[in-house]
Amino acid sequence: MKITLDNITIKNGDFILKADGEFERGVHLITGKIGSGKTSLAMAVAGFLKVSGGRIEKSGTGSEIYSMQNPEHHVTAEKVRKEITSWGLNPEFIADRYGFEEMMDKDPVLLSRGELKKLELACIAERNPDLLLLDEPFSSLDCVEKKKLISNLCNRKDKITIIFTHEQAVLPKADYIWETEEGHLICHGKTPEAILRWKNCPQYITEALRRGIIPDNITVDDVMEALCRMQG
Ligand SMILES: Nc1ncnc2c1ncn2[C@@H]1O[C@H](COP(=O)(O)OP(=O)(O)OP(=O)(O)O)[C@@H](O)[C@H]1O
Repeated sequence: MKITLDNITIKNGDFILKADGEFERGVHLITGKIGSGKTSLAMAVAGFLKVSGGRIEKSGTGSEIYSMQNPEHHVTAEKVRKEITSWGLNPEFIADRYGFEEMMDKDPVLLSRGELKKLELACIAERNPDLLLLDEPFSSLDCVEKKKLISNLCNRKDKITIIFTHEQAVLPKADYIWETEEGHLICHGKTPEAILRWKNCPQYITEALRRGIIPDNITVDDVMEALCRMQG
């Protein structure tokens, strides 16, 4: 299973992003400043934005889901129950498993953004596609829900997950780190070595590296563990 970006050029208005590289099985974190092209790239990989140069090849991915930044863009039904059905899932099962019993007869667009994101992510977790593109999945979630999402992603090691985000506080364990910068997608490679090349990393990583601590991965817990190892 593999996604290949073969020297692609993406144009979104006046904005241009060039990308070249391969996404293998595992969790890929694509970080970058606001407006650096994360959503444009996600849309291109999902096939929602035509590339104006190069090509995108997908091999071995039988199923894929593109989770858009704004959860309301996914809504297709007037009741939560029907919305879950539209994902090809059993509403009662999802309600029971994820605690949506109280909202089953509500209009999805009247849910809070966080509730709606939680609903969408629950449906995605159940569908468990071969290729999962998550554009800013952490936005509108509280810390508890962010951690649940991260824990779900750990079970996708045999699939491809690409997370496009500027989240700097609660991050998942990543197998690969990428960055969008100055119109280019840059691959920093596999963790932990990639951490040393990661420019737009969170403050806690910068601080750890400054103290000579190299974590095994990118979460706060990884940094704490590396600190304990160093002190012990
Ligand atoms: N529909 C559009 N028409 C014209 N320009 C666009 C369009 N969508 C995006 N852009 C431009 O493309 C650039 C990249 O935007 P994009 O949304 O891909 O960045 P991003 O890194 O995802 O930003 P954010 O972190 O805010 O979501 C921006 O300069 C933006 O103004």
